[in-house]
Amino acid sequence: MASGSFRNGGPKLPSKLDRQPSSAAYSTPKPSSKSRPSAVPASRRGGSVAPAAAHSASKAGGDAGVPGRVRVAVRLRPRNAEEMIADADFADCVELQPELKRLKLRKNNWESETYEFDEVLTEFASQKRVYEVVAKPVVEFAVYLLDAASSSSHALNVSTLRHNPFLSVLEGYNGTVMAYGQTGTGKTFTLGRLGEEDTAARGIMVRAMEDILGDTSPETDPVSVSYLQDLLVPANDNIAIVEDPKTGDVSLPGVTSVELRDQKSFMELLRLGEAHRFAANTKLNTESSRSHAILIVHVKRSVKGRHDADQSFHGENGTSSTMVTSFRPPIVRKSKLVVVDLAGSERIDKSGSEGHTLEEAKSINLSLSALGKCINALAENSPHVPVRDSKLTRLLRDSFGGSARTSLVVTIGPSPRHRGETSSTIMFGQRAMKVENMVKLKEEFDYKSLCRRLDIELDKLIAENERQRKDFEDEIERIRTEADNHIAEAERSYTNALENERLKCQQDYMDSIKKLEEKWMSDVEKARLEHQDACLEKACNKEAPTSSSDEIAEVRQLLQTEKLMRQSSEDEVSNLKSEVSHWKNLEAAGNAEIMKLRKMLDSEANQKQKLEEEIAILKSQLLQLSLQADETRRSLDRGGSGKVLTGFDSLVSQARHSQLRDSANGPKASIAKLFEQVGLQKILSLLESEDPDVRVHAVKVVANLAAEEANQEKIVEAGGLTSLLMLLRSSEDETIRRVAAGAIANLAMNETNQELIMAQGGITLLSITAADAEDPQTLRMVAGAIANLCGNDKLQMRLSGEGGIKALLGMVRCGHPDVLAQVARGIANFAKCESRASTQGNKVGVSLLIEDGALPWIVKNANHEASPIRRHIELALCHLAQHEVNAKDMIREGALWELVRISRDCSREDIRMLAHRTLISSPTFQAELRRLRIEF
Ligand SMILES: Nc1ncnc2c1ncn2[C@@H]1O[C@H](COP(=O)(O)OP(=O)(O)OP(=O)(O)O)[C@@H](O)[C@H]1O
Repeated sequence: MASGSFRNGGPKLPSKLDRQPSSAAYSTPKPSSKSRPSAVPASRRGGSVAPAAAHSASKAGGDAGVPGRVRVAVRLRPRNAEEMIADADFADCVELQPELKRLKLRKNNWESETYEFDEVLTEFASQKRVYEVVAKPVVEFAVYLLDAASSSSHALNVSTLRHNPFLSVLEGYNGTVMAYGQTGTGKTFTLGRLGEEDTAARGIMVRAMEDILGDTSPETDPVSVSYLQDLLVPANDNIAIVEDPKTGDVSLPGVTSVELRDQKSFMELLRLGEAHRFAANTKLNTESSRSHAILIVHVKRSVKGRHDADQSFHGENGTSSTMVTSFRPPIVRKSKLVVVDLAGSERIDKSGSEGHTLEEAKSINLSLSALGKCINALAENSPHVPVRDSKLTRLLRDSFGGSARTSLVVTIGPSPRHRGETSSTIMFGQRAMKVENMVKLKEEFDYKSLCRRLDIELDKLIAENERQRKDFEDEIERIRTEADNHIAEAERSYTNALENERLKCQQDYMDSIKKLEEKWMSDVEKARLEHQDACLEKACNKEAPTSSSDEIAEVRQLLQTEKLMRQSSEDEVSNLKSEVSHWKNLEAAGNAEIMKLRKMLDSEANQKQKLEEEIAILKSQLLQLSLQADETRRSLDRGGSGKVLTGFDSLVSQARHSQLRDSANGPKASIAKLFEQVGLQKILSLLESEDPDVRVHAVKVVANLAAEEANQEKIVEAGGLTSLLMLLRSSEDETIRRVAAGAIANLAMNETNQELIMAQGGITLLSITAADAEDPQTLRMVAGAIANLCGNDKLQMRLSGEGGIKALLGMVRCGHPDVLAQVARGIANFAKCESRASTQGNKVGVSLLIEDGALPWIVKNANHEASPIRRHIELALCHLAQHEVNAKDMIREGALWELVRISRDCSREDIRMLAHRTLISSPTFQAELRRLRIEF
C-alpha cells in the first residue's frame, strides 16, 4: 500500500445498480459486456511484461515493476448443521455463476445484485482447486496456466497470463495470499487446514509450502518461515515492523525465522502455531480464532542459466570477452510469500465478544477497518492511504499498492441471516480488485557467490597454467632430446664417413705403394738383366782381341781403387796390432803390481797372527795376575801372610807356571794346558763354592774357557751350562751374574747349546736377570745371550712365548749403545729366522716381533746414529716387510717411510736393494705409496 501514491488508474467504483466488478483477469481486467470498470489504465492493459523482458529490465533489484492488479476470488462455504436447520425454509442469500465468474447477492425475492470476481468458488470447490486458482499463480504458475488454458471461456485471461506467467514467488517476486471474511465462513479452512487425516483437505499454506520446497534445493536455495500470530495482542506491541525505504520491503526483524529443509518440519511448525493460536468461542464460530495468523515464507534462489545466457550473448557479439563476463556477479533472487488468515470481519455486536475478547475484537475490527480504508483509498486513487493506522496495514503495505503479487480470497456464508456481512465482504473484495500493484523482481548481485566462483576460477586457471607450463617444459625436453639424438646421429654419420674416407685413402695409398714396388721390382729386374747382358758382352769382349781402349781404362781404374782399399786395410791392421801390444805391456805391469800387493797382504796376515798370539798370551797373563792379586788380597784380609795357597791357588799357580812355560806356544795352547792340568770338573765345582770370591774367580775362568769354541762342548758336557744357569738364578752378586751371562752368551753361539739353554729354562733366567740388572755390561751380556738364541730357527715360538723378545726390548731402557747393538742384533736374528719360516710355510700370521710390540722401537731406531744398530734394524725391517701379512701394521707404525729411506739412502747396497725389492713386490705398500702420491 503505497502511501500517498495512486497506483490504480482504473475508474471509480460501480454504482450499486450496475456494480459490475472489475475484470476477472489477473493482470489486466477482463472487458465486460457491461460497462465495467477497468482496474488498470488502458495504456497498461495487456502490458504485462514477459519474464525475459522483465529480467532484462531488472538489473539486480533495479526493476521498474510490472503492473499487476490484486486478484480476488470469492468462496462460498456450504451450509453448516446449524444453518441447515435455522435456514431450512430460506434460500441462500447468494447465487453463484462460476462459469461466468459472477455472484448474485439477493436483496429480496425479486431483486439481486451481480458482481464479477476473478474466480467464483462454489461450496463444492475442492481445496486443490482453490489452491490452484487462488495461490498457485502467486507461488508458481504452471498448473494454473494449464488449467486456465484448458478453459476456452477464458481465452483472453489465458492469453494475458501467457504474457506474464512468471511473476511468482519462486521466480523472485513477493506474493501475498489473504483470506477475508466473516467469522466461520472458512478462512482458516481455506488457508490453514493441515489435512493430516485427509490430504485432500490440505489448505493453501500446506500446499504452497509443498510447491516451494519441491521447487527449491535445500543446499542452494534456503527457505525460512516465520509464523506470526496474535500480532494484535497488546503484549506483542513491541514487534517492530520495518520498511525498506528503497525497495518498500516490509520486514519483522524481531520475529523468529526458522530455516526449513522439508515439509515435515513445516507441518510441525504449523501444528505448534495452531496449538498456540488464541481461540475463543464466539457466537458465530465455536472454533473461531480472534487473531490474525500470518505465515511469512522467505525464499532465496540463485539464478541459474541466465549468467550463461549472458555469456553466450557477449561471446556471440564479440563485445566482451568470456573472462570479463565471468566476473559478472551471479544474481540471487530473494522473495517473500505472505499468507494472511485474517480474523473474522463481523461486527462486534454480532460476534458477541465480551470482556477480554471484546478488547481483542475492538483491536481486530480496528485493524480490519484500517485495511478496508486503505483499500478504499487505493481503489479510489485517493492521494492519502492511511497505512499507518494499524499494524496490519503496515504489515500489508507491500501487498496492496506495493510491489507484491496479491491474491485475495473472500469467504462468504450462504445464510440470509448474515446477508449484511456477506454484502460487506463482497464489497471489500470488489474494492480490492481495483487495487493495482507494481510487481517487482527482487534480485540482487550475489557477491559472496561471485567471490567463491572467482576463487574456483582462479584455482582452475592456476592449475591450467601449471599444466600448460608442464606441457611446455615437457615439449622443450622432448625437442632437446630429439635434437641430441639428431646431433648424435649426425656425429655418428660423420665419423662413419670419415672412417670410410680414411680407409679409402689408406687403400689408395697401399695400392700406390704396391704399384711402385712392382715398378721398382721390374726396374731392378730389368737393370739386373741389362747388367747381366753387359757382363756377358764384356766377357765376350775380353775373350775377343778386339776390346776397346776405354774398357781397359775402366778396368785399370777399378784395379787402382782396389789397391787403395787394400792399403787402407793393412794400415788398420797395423794400428790394431800396436794397440794390442800396448795393452799387453799394461797387463804385465798390473800383474807385477798384484804380486807385490799379495806379498804385502801375506806379510800383514803374518803380522796379525803374531799380534793375536801376543794378545792371547797377555790375556792369559792378565788372568793369572788377576787371580793372584785376588788371592793375595783375600789372604791379607784374613790376616795371613798371603802365602797360604788354597786348592784353587795351587791350581792357578800350576796353570800359571805351565802357562809361563808354554808362553812361547801362544794363549790357546796355554789355556788348553790349564784345562788339562787342573781338570774341568774341579773348576766347575768351584762355581758352587761357599766362598763368594772363589765363585767369582771360578766363573771368570769358566767364562774365559767358554770363549774358546773348542772348550764349549766339554764345558757343557761337564755340566758347566747348568752350573752357570744356577748362578744366574741364585747369585745375588752382580759380577757373578754378569760373568755367568757372558759365559752363557758364548755357549749360546752353538746351536745344540742354544736348545739346551732353552730346555733348562735359560730364557726365563736371562729375562729375570735382564729385568733386575742395572749395569750396562750385565745387560750387554744378557742381551748378547738372547740375541744368539734369536738366531735359532727352532726356538722362535718358545722365545717369544717365554718372554724373550719382551726381555730384549726391556733392556733398551739403559740406552747404552753396546746393549742397544745386542738388542738390535737379536731382533734382526729373530726377524731373519721368522722370515725364513714364513717363506717355507712354517709360520703363518703376523710376526711375533710385531705381536710382542717391537715395531715402534724398531721404527724409532731404524735410522740410529750408531751404524751397527742401524744396520741390524734395517735388516730386521726388510725381513718383516717381505711378508704381506705384516704390511698394514708396518704402515700404521710408520715403517713404510723407513723402508723408503732405506731403499734410497742405505749405504749397504744389498740392504738397499732388499728394501727396494720388498717395496715393489708388496701390493699393500704399493697401494699406500700411490695413495700418498709418492713416486717410487
Ligand atoms: N468450504 C467449506 N466446506 C466445508 N466446511 C467448511 C468450509 N468452510 C468452512 N467450513 C467449516 O466451517 C467452520 C468454520 O470455518 P473456519 O473456522 O475456517 O472459519 P473462519 O472464517 O476461519 O472463522 P474465524 O474467523 O472465526 O476464524 C469449520 O467447521 C469449517 O470446517
